[in-house]
Amino acid sequence: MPRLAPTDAPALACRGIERSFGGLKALKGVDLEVRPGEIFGLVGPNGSGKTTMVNVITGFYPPNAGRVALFGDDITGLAPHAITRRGIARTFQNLALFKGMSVLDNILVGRHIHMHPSVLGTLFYWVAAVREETAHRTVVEEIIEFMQLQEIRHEPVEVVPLGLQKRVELARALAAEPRVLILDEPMAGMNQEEKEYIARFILDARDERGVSVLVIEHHMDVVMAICDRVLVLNYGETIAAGPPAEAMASPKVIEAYLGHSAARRQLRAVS
Ligand SMILES: Nc1ncnc2c1ncn2[C@@H]1O[C@H](COP(=O)(O)OP(=O)(O)OP(=O)(O)O)[C@@H](O)[C@H]1O
Repeated sequence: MPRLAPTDAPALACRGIERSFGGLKALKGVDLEVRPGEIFGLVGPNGSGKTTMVNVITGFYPPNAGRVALFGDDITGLAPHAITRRGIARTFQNLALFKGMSVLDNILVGRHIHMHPSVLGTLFYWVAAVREETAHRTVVEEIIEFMQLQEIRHEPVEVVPLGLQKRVELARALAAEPRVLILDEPMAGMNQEEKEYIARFILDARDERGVSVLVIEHHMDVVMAICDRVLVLNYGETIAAGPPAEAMASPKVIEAYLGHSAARRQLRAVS
């Protein structure tokens, strides 16, 4: 893979991303740049292309045009597992946890990219295998503590309330020890207290674990509170970018949200 930028590279750089579904142009040449250590918000009305952008970055949908680079390395078109190995972890709009497994085991799944299983290795070097397993569990225990999930660590994940399941999914993403964390509506369906918890964990993940964060979020109060910069999409195009208060006050953004009553309420609540 060619290097797009040898030095001072952004954590994530997307240039001219286009993606269509049949005749529908979901992304029409979108540029997006997340700086190292930044919390970057991707916002816009329903159907504006936010999740499609994340799916392009994480390899779920190859773009029809444009390039994606991670700390200067071109990752365009790589498979999702290869992109995860390069250092991007994500959560999903609709929870993607493994029912029937405990909270702890779900988080342990996040370690799989760092595991090196081999039958022969386990047979002949079982001491090393045990040591590796212990190291993974140590990381997971540390994340359980960081995310304050100790009390539910042995619960089957499906019996845990939705707000905590979202927290487990974030913990699993952190267990991969990513360089870039992508969160698709991490606060959907949460009450105010749960939202505040998640906002705190996102800030702490950036400050204490050094991850750069790209977050899709409809709750504008949260976007204003935690994002350093935002990019606003509408019908697959960028209509504003910059510091949240500035971008969300732009006439184009207000106009775009006018047809979306729920989003309009959100905007009014923070203005
Ligand atoms: N797999 C797909 N097949 C066909 N059309 C799709 C597909 N994925 C997304 N789209 C369309 O692309 C457009 C952008 O969708 P996308 O889910 O990216 O928007 P969004 O901004 O994430 O919306 P929301 O806030 O509602 O999640 C929409 O018109 C959507 O219907």
